[in-house]
Amino acid sequence: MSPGSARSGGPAGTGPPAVEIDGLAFAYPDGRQVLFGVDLAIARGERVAVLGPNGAGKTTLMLHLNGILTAGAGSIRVEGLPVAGPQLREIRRRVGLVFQDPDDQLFMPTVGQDVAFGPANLGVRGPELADRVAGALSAVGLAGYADRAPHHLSLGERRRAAVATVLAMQPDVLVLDEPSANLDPAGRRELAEVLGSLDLTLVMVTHDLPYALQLCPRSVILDQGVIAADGSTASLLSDETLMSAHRLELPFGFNPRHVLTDSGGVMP
Ligand SMILES: Nc1ncnc2c1ncn2[C@@H]1O[C@H](COP(=O)(O)OP(=O)(O)OP(=O)(O)O)[C@@H](O)[C@H]1O
Repeated sequence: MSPGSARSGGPAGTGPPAVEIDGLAFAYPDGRQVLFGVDLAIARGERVAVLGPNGAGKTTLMLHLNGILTAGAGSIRVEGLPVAGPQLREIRRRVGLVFQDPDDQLFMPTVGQDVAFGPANLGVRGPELADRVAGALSAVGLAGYADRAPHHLSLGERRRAAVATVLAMQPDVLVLDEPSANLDPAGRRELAEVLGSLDLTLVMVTHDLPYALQLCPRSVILDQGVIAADGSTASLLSDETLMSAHRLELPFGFNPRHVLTDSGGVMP
């Protein structure tokens, strides 16, 4: 199975949801309450953008999806497995997090060693490990980069390499924090092509509303630690009252009703 394909499969809507969050509340150790009862279900194969103003709690929510942060109240399940306790190792394989700064994920001398790091830690060796590395690099358009030093790559290439480190784990859910941040137009497009080609459940935290529209049919707006809206990305972005209530702004002249999606269709 290729690194970019959904492993436990099933079309959207069958079996348990890919992600099921019920009543999630969380406060940081300094006492700052950031999430106040988040409910969110994401079907297998869905692509969902998490939108919202600065400080809304988007990254905090994302860090709960593979147990980096632990729910203060409520629960999170990934494909029916609780994100807690003895399941955490399996959850961390199934849920791949891609951080905004690729240098958080690239720390080995070569790109190939970085991509091999996760599966090697799971005990994958030999030809299977080599296949995983080659498959993940190919899936992100970096075939032939295995021997390159990560710090010699462009930001766009490093971000795609960071995606490859996660794909090599054969995750079911890919979670990205601000994937298009600081990319030039070509880097942004190249990453969109990669993300659009993956057969995975995708959760993307972003302030880049056209990117959300291009890649994610569904969006949720998180504001002040609660889900304030949930619906089709085109309909949310077309609701001017909703947008201004949550400090969301489209680029000047951008019409969310007249955009081609990554699959080539016009948004409904
Ligand atoms: N380690 C921490 N300790 C205490 N408070 C924190 C910590 N990390 C984040 N916060 C606070 O939690 C709140 C939510 O932060 P978070 O990064 O989740 O928001 P966000 O929606 O991702 O914001 P942005 O769009 O600016 O990235 C902010 O007020 C932030 O200051």
